[in-house]
Amino acid sequence: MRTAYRVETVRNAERELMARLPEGTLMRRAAAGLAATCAGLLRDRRGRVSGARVVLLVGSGDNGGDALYAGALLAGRSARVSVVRLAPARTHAAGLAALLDAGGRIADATDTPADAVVAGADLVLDGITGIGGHGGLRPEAVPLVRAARASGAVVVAVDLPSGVTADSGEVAGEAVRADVTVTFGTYKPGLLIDPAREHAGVLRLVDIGLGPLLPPVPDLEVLQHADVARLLPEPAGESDKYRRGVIGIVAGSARYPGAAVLAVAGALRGGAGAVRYVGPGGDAVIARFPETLVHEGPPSKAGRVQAWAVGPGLGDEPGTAEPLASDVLASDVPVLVDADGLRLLDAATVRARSAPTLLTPHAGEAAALLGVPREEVEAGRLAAVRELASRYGATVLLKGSTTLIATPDPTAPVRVNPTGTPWLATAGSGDILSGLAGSLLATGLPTHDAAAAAAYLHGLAARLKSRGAPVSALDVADGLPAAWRNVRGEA
Ligand SMILES: NC(=O)C1=CN([C@@H]2O[C@H](COP(=O)(O)OP(=O)(O)OC[C@H]3O[C@@H](n4cnc5c(N)ncnc54)[C@H](O)[C@@H]3O)[C@@H](O)[C@H]2O)[C@@H](O)CC1
Ligand SMILES: [K+]
Repeated sequence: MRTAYRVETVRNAERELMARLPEGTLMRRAAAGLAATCAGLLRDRRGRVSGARVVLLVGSGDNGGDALYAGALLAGRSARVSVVRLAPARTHAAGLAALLDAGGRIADATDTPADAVVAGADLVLDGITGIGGHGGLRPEAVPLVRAARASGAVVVAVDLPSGVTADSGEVAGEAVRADVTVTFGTYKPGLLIDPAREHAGVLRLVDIGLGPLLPPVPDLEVLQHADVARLLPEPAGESDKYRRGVIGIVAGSARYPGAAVLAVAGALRGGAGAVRYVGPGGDAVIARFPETLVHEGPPSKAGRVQAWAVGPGLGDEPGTAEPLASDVLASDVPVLVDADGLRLLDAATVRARSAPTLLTPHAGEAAALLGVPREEVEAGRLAAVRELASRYGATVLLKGSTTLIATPDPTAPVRVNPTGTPWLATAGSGDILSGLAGSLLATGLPTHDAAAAAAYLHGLAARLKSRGAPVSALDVADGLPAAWRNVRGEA
C-alpha cells in the first residue's frame, strides 16, 4: 500500500525528527537521494555524469536548498552545474555555498533569455517550491519552466512539481511538468491526484527516516495487488450461490437496454453467486446472459438479494425509473447508486438508510449533486469526493482519471485507484463497474473495500485487454477474470 500525508502532518513529523538529529541531516538525506536519482537519469541519457549539463531552478525556501545540495553532489562528480536563482536575496545560503564550493556557478536569468539559460541542459532540477508553495508559479518562473520543458532536458521536480497544491492535487495557474518527481519522506496527496499527478511524471520516494513519526492513519491510500488480493472473496467448499451472495441489478430502459446487459456483465464477474435482474431490459439480458435470474415486478418482490446496484441507463421517465430507485433505496441491504439513479437521489433518503450506500458518480454527476460546475469537481476532486460523502452519509466513488473513494468518516483515508487508463473512457464502462462493485458488495465486502477492489479490477482489466489499443465496455468485462487472476498472482 502506498500512503500520502498532508503538509501539516509532514511538517510535524519532520520537526520531531529534526529535533533528534544533527542540524541539516534531513536535507542532506533528501539531497543525497535526489542526486542519486539525477545521476541515474544522466547515466541513462549520456552514459555518465561527468560533463553533463545540469541547471537548477531555485526558489526562496528549503526546496531550493535540496536542489542546491544535490547540485553540489553532482558537481562533485564533474557535472557542469549552474543555478538560476528566482529570489537571489533569499536563496538557501549554505546550499549555495556548497554548490559554489563544488564548482557550480550562478547563471541568474536577469539578463539572459530563459531559453538561453536552459539551452543544452541534460537535466533541469525544479527547486522553486515544495510543500511551502502556494498558488501557481509566479510570473517570473513561467518562462523558465516553459523553456525547460521545451529544451528536451529531463525535468526533475524536487519533492513536488512547483506550482501544484500539495494537499489537494489542485493546480492554480501554471505548474512545472516533470518527467520524474523525487519526493521525500512520504507521498503528498497532490502527487497522486489529478490534475497535479499528471505534472509529477514518474514518482520516486526517498526515505529520510520520517516513517516512524507519521501517524498510523494516512490521508490517502493507494491499494496495490497484494492489498486487493486480500479483499477478493474466495468461495469456500460448502458455498452455494446464496452464501456467495446474490446481487440485484436495476438498470436499463427502453431507451438504453444495453446498460442492463453491461451492468449484468460486470456483476457476473464480481464474485456473487447469482445475478438477479429487475427492469425493462430483461429480454436483452437473457439473450446475452441466460444465467441471469430475471424478475418482472418491483425489486422488493424479486426475492433474496444481499446487495443492489441501481441506475445505469435507467433513463428519466418519472413513472418507471423513480419507483424502481425508491424501492431499492428502501431495502435494508447495501445499495450502489450510479448514473440515472444519482439524478433521482435525495440526501435525506440516503442518510436515513439502515444499510450502507455507495454512490459512483463521474465528475458531471458529482457536480450536479453538489450544485457546482463540472470544472470545479475536476479541479478539486479530493474536496468534491469528501463533500459528497459527508453530505450523503455514503461511501462515494468519484470516477475519473484518478478515481477516488471516500467514506462518510472524515478521518478515514481517501483511497486512490492506481489502475485507471484513459482507454476506460468508453461508453458503458461505468455500467460494468456498477455491476462489478455491486457484486463484490453482495459477497459481503465492506462498502469501501468493494468500491476499491472494483475500481482496481476494472482498471486492470481494461489495461490487460487494451495493451495500447481501444477497448469496449464488454472487453473490460471479459478482461475481469484475467485481472482477478493477475491480482492473485496466478497466471
Ligand atoms: N523540513 C524538512 O525537514 C525538510 C524539508 N525539505 C524540503 O523543504 C521543502 C519545504 O521547504 P520550505 O518550507 O522552505 O518551503 P518551500 O521551499 O516549498 O517554499 C517556501 C518559499 O517559497 C515561497 N513561495 C511560496 N509560494 C510560491 C510560489 N508560488 N512561487 C514562488 N515562491 C513561492 C515562500 O515565500 C517561501 O519563501 C520541502 O518541500 C522539501 O523539499 C527536505 O529538505 C527534507 C527535509
Ligand atoms: K519543486
